[in-house]
Amino acid sequence: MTIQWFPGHMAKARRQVTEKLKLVDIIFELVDARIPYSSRNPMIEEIIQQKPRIVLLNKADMADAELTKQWIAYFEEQGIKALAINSQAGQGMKEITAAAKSLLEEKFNRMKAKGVRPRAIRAMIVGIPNAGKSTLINRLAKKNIAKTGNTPGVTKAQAWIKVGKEMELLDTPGILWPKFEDQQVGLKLALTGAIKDTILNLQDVAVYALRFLSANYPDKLKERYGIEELPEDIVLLFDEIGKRRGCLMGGGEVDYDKVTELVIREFRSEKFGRISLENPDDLAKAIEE
Ligand SMILES: Nc1nc2c(ncn2[C@@H]2O[C@H](COP(=O)(O)OP(=O)(O)OP(=O)(O)O)[C@@H](O)[C@H]2O)c(=O)[nH]1
Repeated sequence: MTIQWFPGHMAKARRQVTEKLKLVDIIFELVDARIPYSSRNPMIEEIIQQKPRIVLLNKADMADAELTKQWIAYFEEQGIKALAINSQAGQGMKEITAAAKSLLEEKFNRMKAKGVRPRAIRAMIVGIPNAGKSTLINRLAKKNIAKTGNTPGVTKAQAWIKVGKEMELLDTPGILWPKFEDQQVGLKLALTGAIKDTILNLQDVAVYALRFLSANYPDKLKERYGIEELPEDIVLLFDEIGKRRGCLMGGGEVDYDKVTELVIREFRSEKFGRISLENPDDLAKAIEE
């Protein structure tokens, strides 16, 4: 899905999430494990207020496992429960319900003490486009999509999906906008496929990818393109890759557009292996600056 985020659309998205907040006990904030900072909505705290929340680091299968651990520790230091999941393969699904139960235990015990009849936990998924919301909903739903009709107090019927006996999930996720005021964030969103390819200059995205890989995962880059010594000059690196991969124009010169397309496609299809573009230490440094 592609959304042009104009102020009116942001306000509408925010309103939709805010309205549904009243219906749920807990929020599952879905982020991309490769970019846990850049794939979060900039106003998430303000929007969900004090609602209990679990951060789900999705696409963990594509991310660097060591960095994902560091991100989980980072969130937990802030008192936010975080889990690494792979919605596509259905990994980490049981942990979601278990974590939600544990987070809401006190609330549900209080309700029980007041004589409120026990009920399933109600949850909603929120996240930026392409975070994997639909994939996660389908995974959790299995065959249990249950339309329960009207929920008292709301005019519009809300469909709930049963997740085992203990949880119900709103069938429509909250779609929130990403942070796009920052150029670096935009490049990371583009490289991971979260924003449409026409929004940014693709050559900038490929330059970003190659600089990042040279600095952080040089061996993977060398191995992929059979380059022994990575040139510091980015144009020379484009040239090397172009020659080795036959990304050439009629006259035999390197076709930079083809190299651009190749690098982005190979990054997105995990040809460099599991790569994370952010780590919590960089984030701390960026905030200090
Ligand atoms: N490798 C991997 N891919 C995933 C995972 N979860 C989702 N995807 C893929 O990511 C892409 C986006 O997933 P969606 O479920 O459509 O994302 P969404 O958040 O619903 O997207 P919008 O409808 O744009 O808001 C799809 O190609 C999914 O197959 C995951 O855990 N691992």
